[in-house]
Amino acid sequence: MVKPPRLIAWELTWGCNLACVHCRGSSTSEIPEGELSTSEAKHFVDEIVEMGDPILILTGGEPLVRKDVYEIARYATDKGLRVALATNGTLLNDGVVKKLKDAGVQRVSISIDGSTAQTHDDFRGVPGAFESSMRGIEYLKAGGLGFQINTTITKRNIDEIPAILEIATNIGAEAHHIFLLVPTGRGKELENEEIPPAEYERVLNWFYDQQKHVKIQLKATCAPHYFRIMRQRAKREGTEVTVKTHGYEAMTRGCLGGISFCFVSSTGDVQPCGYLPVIAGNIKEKSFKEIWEDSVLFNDLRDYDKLGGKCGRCSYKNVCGGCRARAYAATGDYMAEEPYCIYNPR
Ligand code: HEM
Ligand SMILES: C[C@H]1O[C@@H](n2cnc3c(N)ncnc32)[C@H](O)[C@@H]1O
Ligand code: MET
Ligand code: SF4
Repeated sequence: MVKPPRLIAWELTWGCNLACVHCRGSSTSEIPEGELSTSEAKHFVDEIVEMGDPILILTGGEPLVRKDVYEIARYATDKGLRVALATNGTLLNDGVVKKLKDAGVQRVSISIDGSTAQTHDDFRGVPGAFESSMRGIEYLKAGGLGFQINTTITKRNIDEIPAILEIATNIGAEAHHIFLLVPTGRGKELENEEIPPAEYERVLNWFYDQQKHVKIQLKATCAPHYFRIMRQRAKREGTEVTVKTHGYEAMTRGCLGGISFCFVSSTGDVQPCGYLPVIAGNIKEKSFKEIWEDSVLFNDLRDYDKLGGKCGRCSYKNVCGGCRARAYAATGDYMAEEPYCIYNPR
């Protein structure tokens, strides 16, 4: 029996008011044809609920440019799903926050990619974005809606990560989630802005140390090797990774794409994640359940014995698995080895 997804990121619309240099969706202000209608969106929620009760992340593009975002969030909340919203934060105001709260949205993520307006705005392609996002956060706080900060790490902002974490802590974020640049969408043009593998190792070790004393929740997404590093560090410290010592992170694994997580595009394509442009099926053509359970793509990803190169030989493959999107971007084969890992399995 295939377990249902625990987390679904749903691109409500591809359209966006910003033009970030790294955007995996290459989003612009245009709205493409064929995005799910309100009733198709509700039907999708029904399909999700028939299978399980995952966390549903409403993302984009910029989900707040879609007028029925509240109606969809309300519908999913009423059906028992925990709904989160991923936004760039620039379109938040009193009224929007109130409507999100009324729709039952439980947490909002705001992307902050620099500790200064200059770095953030350069990243996000629009002057004033930093100020607008920070103002957005104030509206969330005033409205009593919990939020987390999402940061994508590249060579441009690597030195600012400690400062962004400090901002996140000072402004009252519940969590700071880091994403490591995946060279896909517009991010492909930033290829030599990915931090090199040795730098990944350094940042993830730093992250491990921070976990021990920062008060907010930290999570490294799109950095599956963190789950290896965590075990190597624990071993050196004479402990093991257990829920007691390492909390939630002990129960999960590196890449969850196709295993307990998936991404659904604005036109209904189901993908392992938003960074891996390979399609398992489209919900307008097939049931979500059938796509999730039967697609060759998802079944490949669930079979760690199919991993190629050094990921296939690695004793950490059950807890890491490498970034399938980065492997695909580098080779065209989503089961190939993760290109940004310095570990050499024996
Ligand atoms: C404990 C709960 C959570 C877990 C385990 C989790 C885990 C994940 C995972 C595995 C991914 C996919 C990354 C990949 O494909 O490798 C992801 C993506 C993401 N998460 Fe979380 N997440 C959690 C909570 C949240 C919350 C509460 C928010 C927002 C309020 C959020 C925002 C996002 C966003 C925006 C993405 C990227 C989706 C996209 O646009 O492609 N996450 N998360
Ligand atoms: C959901 C989060 O994903 C980030 N994001 C957008 N494009 C990419 C990419 N190519 N690589 C990594 N993260 C990305 C956004 O900046 C947001 O914070
Ligand atoms: N636009 C939102 C953000 O910047 C969510 C999706 S990003 C691909 O966080
Ligand atoms: S990363 Fe998010 S805010 Fe930036 S262009 Fe893409 S969808 Fe818009």
